[in-house]
Formats: sequence, C-alpha cells, structure tokens
Amino acid sequence: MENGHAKYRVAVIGSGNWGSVASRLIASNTAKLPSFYDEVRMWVFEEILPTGRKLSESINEQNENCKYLPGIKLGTNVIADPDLESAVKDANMLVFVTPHQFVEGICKKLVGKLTPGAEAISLIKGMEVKMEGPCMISKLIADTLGINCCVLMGANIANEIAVEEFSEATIGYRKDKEVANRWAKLFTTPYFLVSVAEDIEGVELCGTLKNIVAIAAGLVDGLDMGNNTKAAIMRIGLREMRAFSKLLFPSVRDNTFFESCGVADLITTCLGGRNRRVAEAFARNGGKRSFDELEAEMLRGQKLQGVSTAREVYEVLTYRGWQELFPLLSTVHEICIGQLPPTSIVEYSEHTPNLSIIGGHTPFY
Ligand SMILES: NC(=O)C1=CN([C@@H]2O[C@H](COP(=O)(O)OP(=O)(O)OC[C@H]3O[C@@H](n4cnc5c(N)ncnc54)[C@H](O)[C@@H]3O)[C@@H](O)[C@H]2O)C=CC1
Ligand SMILES: O=C(CO)COP(=O)(O)O
Repeated sequence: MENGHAKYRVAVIGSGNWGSVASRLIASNTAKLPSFYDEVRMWVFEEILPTGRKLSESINEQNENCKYLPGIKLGTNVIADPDLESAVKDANMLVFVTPHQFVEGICKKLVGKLTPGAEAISLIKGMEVKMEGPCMISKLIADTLGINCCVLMGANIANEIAVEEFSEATIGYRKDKEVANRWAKLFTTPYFLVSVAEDIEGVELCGTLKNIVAIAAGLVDGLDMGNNTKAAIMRIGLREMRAFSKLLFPSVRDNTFFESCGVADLITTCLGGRNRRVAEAFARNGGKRSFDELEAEMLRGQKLQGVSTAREVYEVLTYRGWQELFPLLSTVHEICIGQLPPTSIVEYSEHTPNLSIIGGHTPFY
C-alpha cells in the first residue's frame, strides 16, 4: 500500500512474440501510472541462442528479444527472468501469455508460490480437453492456482502492436468489473483501446476458435481460391464459433461476437496470422508436409495454436455427438491429420446437415 492506496506489481509469464509485445505495452504504462510499480518482470523459458548466449541474458543486455521480437526495444523497465518463482515474486497482477500447451505445467510449478490476493489475466488462445470435458485456459489457471482470472483477446497481431499500429482488444470478466477495469487501465494506450465484457467464456472462446477458422482460410489461400471463398469460410466459421460457444456455455452473448475478440480477430487472423500462413503452405504442398514440420521451418520457435485447438474441439464434438453440426470445425481437424485432402475444405458444404436438430430448439445458425 502507498498513501493508503494499493500499488500493483505486474509479472508477465511468457516471452514469445505476443508475450514480448504485451510486456512492452504494459511496461510503457507502469512507467507512467502511479498505481503500478515501474518494473515488469517477464518470465523467459530459457533457451541457448545460436551465439551460445542465454536468451534471458541477451534480452536484458539488448533490451530486445532477438528471437521472438527482433528489432523492438522492450523498455528498460522490462526485466527478463528465467526463474519462474523469482519472476512472480511479490507480483499481484499476473499476465499469462504462453502457447496454451505449456500453461498447465507452468501453473503446477506456481502452486503455493503466489502473493496472496494475486489476480491473473490470460492472453492465451486455446483450450484443454480433460476427462470431465473441455476446460478453458482461464479456468485452468484459476482452478490450479485458486485465483481469479480474466481474459484479454482481440484482433491483436503482435508485430503490428509492437510498432504501435492502432488495435482494439476485449477483456472478458466474470463478475468483478473493478478488477476488469484495473486490467483495462494496465493495457490501454492511445494505440491500444481496450473494452470490457462480462462474458468471459464468450470472449475466450472467440479467441480460441478463430484459430481453427484461420487454418481453413489458409487452406483456401493455398488452393488459390479467391476472396469470395475466403469470405464464405469466415462467415461459416463465425457461425460455427457462435453455435459451439453457446452449446458449451449457454450464457455466451451474441454481442461478444461483434467485439474485437470476435469478428475483428477472426478477420485479422484469417488475413495476416501465423495459422493462416502455415495452412497456406500445407495446402500448397498438397498436405504432404505435416503442420509440425512446416511450423518448425516457418515459425522458428513460435507456435501454432489452431492445429491442436482443432484436435481438442474435435474430441469434444465426437464425444458429444455434435460432429455433423460443425462441418467446418470437424473438417479442419480431419485435413490437419491427413484424413482428408486440403481440397475438402470447400466440399463439406454439400453435406451440411439440417442444423435445427440441436435440442429441438430454434437453431443457433
Ligand atoms: N503472436 C501473436 O500475434 C498473438 C498471439 N496470441 C496468443 O498468445 C499466446 C502466446 O503466443 P506468443 O507469445 O506469440 O508465443 P510464440 O508463438 O512466440 O511461442 C513461443 C514461446 O513458447 C515458449 N516455449 C517453448 N517451449 C516451451 C515450453 N516447453 N514451456 C514453456 N514455454 C515454452 C518459447 O520460449 C516462446 O516464448 C498463444 O496462445 C497465442 O495464440 C494472441 C494474440 C496475438
Ligand atoms: O491471435 C492472433 C491475432 O489476434 C494471432 O494469430 P496467429 O497465431 O494465427 O498469428
């Protein structure tokens, strides 16, 4: 507490492409706003660079992440720390931003290590499928660590935000608007406008599911189909995103799909994202080179989320008998695993079933 007011210390867990940009954005605000400590600790999954140097040391020396965000200064108040426990020490605002497949292991290491009363926000686009069913990443963080966790999603291609091009984002929260507003204050800059929505599942599912649609858009690009086809894929994808989200969580609001986290993120990722780019290469190679191989070659350490999310969603669809209701989401997975050729992405619509069968109610479509 300072002058009777709480003062907040921020730690960022993750230092990939978006993790580095988010740290830079946040640090530009903590340096200015009196309610936050200047320093932002950024946890780094340690790597040895080709030069033989440790990535964390290189970041602190150059004030730049030469592997995941070359050419951009992070701000001198961003301190890279390869020790997870030390990175979160005394922090009461925790920003989770790693590829989704690593978050469970990270959370397990953090159990019992957090400052009491710490709050979290997840910038991670993805989900886990457990025995009990699908689990959103914010819930995984909240349940494993016993803390409240908001989400921030949006049309946020990191490299564009790094050079301060105008973007918007949506914070999803469950009940506590005051906490959501505090997160919004931490992230908002003149070039990064943040709004809040009391629909955490809707916001997070938008960010998660659009990565599958972006794979479909990339396949269409790789097959040299035109803008009309891509627009159709985006429209059908958005429709399936909304239907799937509402089936999982009936509380999900239609309006959420019109926020930055919804239609805007879908558009930007289908036009300029990594999922789109690698899927295009996959289709150009006729599906003969795997996504894993192309990811390693094209992204050099950055990670795709769409392929594993397609698998996770497919597990939910098959388990619940919903596969036929979601032809686009299902087809993307079947293409990714080589069960169908890339050209199937535009063939499925012939088999689109009568979608009004869901629970005998008016269809979501
Ligand atoms: N890059 C972007 O434009 C955006 C990314 N996102 C989301 O943010 C999340 C994080 O993405 P990025 O920061 O771009 O990461 P990235 O794609 O650059 O991923 C690489 C990161 O994973 C780390 N890593 C590798 N192996 C690891 C392990 N075993 N354990 C822990 N960490 C490991 C690497 O050190 C590196 O920090 C993802 O869910 C992504 O969908 C959201 C908006 C924009
Ligand atoms: O989520 C993103 C933009 O909002 C980035 O998407 P990609 O991971 O496909 O680059």
